[in-house]
Amino acid sequence: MFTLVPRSLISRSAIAGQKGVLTETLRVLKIDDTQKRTNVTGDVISPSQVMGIDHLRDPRLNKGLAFTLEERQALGIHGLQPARFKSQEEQLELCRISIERYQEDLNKYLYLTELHDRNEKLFFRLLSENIESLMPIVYTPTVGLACQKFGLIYRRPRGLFITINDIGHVFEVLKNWPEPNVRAIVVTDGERILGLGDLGACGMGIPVGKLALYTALAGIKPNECLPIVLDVGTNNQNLLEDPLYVGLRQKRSTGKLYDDFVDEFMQGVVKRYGQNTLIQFEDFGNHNAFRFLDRYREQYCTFNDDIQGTASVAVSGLMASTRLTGKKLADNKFLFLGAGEAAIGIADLTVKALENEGLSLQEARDKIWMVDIDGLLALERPEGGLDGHKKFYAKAHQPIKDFAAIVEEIKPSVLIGASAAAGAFTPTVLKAMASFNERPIVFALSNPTSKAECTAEQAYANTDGRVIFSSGSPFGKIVLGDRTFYPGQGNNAYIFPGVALGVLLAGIHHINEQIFLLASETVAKFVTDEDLAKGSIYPPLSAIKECSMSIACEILEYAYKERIASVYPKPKDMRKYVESHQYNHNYEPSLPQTWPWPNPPYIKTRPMEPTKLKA
Ligand SMILES: NC(=O)C1=CN([C@@H]2O[C@H](COP(=O)(O)OP(=O)(O)OC[C@H]3O[C@@H](n4cnc5c(N)ncnc54)[C@H](OP(=O)(O)O)[C@@H]3O)[C@@H](O)[C@H]2O)C=CC1
Ligand SMILES: CC(=O)C(=O)O
Ligand SMILES: [Mg+2]
Repeated sequence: MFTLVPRSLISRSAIAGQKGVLTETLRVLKIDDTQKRTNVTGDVISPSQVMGIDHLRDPRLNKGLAFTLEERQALGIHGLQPARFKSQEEQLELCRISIERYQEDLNKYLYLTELHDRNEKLFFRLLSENIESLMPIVYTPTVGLACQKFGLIYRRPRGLFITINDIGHVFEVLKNWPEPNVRAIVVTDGERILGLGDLGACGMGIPVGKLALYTALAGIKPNECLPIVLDVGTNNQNLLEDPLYVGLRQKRSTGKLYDDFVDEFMQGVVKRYGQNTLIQFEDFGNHNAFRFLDRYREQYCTFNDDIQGTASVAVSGLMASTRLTGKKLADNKFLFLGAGEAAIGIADLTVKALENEGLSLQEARDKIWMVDIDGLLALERPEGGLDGHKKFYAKAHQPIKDFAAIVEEIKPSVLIGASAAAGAFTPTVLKAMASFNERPIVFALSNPTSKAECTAEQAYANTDGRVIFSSGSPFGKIVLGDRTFYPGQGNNAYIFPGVALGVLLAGIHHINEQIFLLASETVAKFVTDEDLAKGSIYPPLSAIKECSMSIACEILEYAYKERIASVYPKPKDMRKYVESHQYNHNYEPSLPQTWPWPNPPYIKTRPMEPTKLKA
């Protein structure tokens, strides 16, 4: 049942630096002929105790050179790696040096993907401890480029691809996912990837990136997260003709077939993982996003991040901005460029926030003006197209198409872009905002950076630095004369990880709007006077993990108060309860705690002094 490893195999060099004393021949675990894994006394051990080279190849188990000599011996990986022992901190330093060596962000993305595939704990610790520098790589803007180049850079599978051809067998495909305890799914059909349009199956980068943030920002365990693409084809002609395209090479399925497929997917998830599985809809086309939210929100544990998560982060920014303007939210006039998922979501939640300030529903809606591709949402406009929630914001006003003219006419105090119309906030528009507002509020929320309605530099330069600005993708610091500004990132990443954590831990079945308003208030409270003075209406990215924790705790308190929690008994200390369920990205011992080796252990080891690496 076990193999005796001769002393000769344990060379001096192998233990150099570890200065252990070998007192006896080592015994290592082996897989026996029946493939059952056994320990030295012949007991069958957990299948997770993967042995030999497979242990190194499993990213969830692999610790690279951080395996101790005892672990290397016991796991049958002794000799499969160089002799050197490294701490996780030393490995992190090497990762940082390696990343800095890459000039192009896409190469940094590929390095991180490879690390994720190789050593999960190291990847998540690196990401979680370097949010400011690495979030723009695993998330917007670089993830957009990674999706555009998906066919070229695709190496190893990550996530589940369910195609329209699997209809009738979606559950069987879900069963192929190797993890039994999935709690959260991020799903896209790739039709509206950031502001880049229809990228079909190449959209997988988005669920992968969002779920990386679930773990890095909220500590949701990676094995509990499942990224999914519903591949129903693509209407992107370039992709259909691209020999590198990896998805179904056909036009998008629509109508009943498409709806039946998504229905079957939702049912399949519940059958496989239970009804409390959180399903986050991401980057669906506008015409499907609202429909599915309406259809599923009372049936499943689900939310649409582009509608609700974005709303929450934008309203949070509006709340924080009141501290700079000295106005109430209700003192503002809001103008949106875009009347889609993000814009309508923000408008609807702003209405709720205004109602909380005492306005009636109609009074609140009257304060919000919107512009879509056909111009101002005006009741009498010849193009019509005022369907869905657009009709609530359409005004009895003459139709106007020219955006700068609309801004001049409406004179908003808040201008929010969620249109993917790059550069639409021209210097003329920004100067106009500065002419009728002491502190104009301008959010250019479209992603990735190339789609932003204006850059941070343009916003500050055209408003004498008086603008209260935020953007969907990050901009660096802006220097204007002797002043320096650090604009915040108005991105739903401040919201969805914490919401998911709170919802999962409370066992909330249906996610109501109040939860997103609660998240807005929580993030706004995190903004310090120092942040505001620096020009940011969001907390720094370095505080985003703490934000996620607070959002989760607030949601838990709310869920028990409103009797929508389903996990009992109610935890006494919410924070401790949350912490006890979070992922630990630090290495842990690789040998079972109830190790049946004689005491004292065969190898005595001493921790090595960390070695300083040179770049
Ligand atoms: N910062 C963040 O956290 C988030 C940012 N976003 C970003 O917001 C952008 C929009 O996303 P989403 O709302 O989901 O997309 P949608 O397709 O749902 O909406 C886009 C809206 O913009 C309008 N529009 C498009 N082009 C123009 C134009 N030239 N002039 C005026 N209006 C225009 C469309 O008009 P019509 O209705 O007539 O088609 C539509 O109302 C994307 O870039 C996305 O990345 C999205 C979610 C989160
Ligand atoms: C951030 C995000 O969800 C989007 O741009 O779609
Ligand atoms: Mg999105």
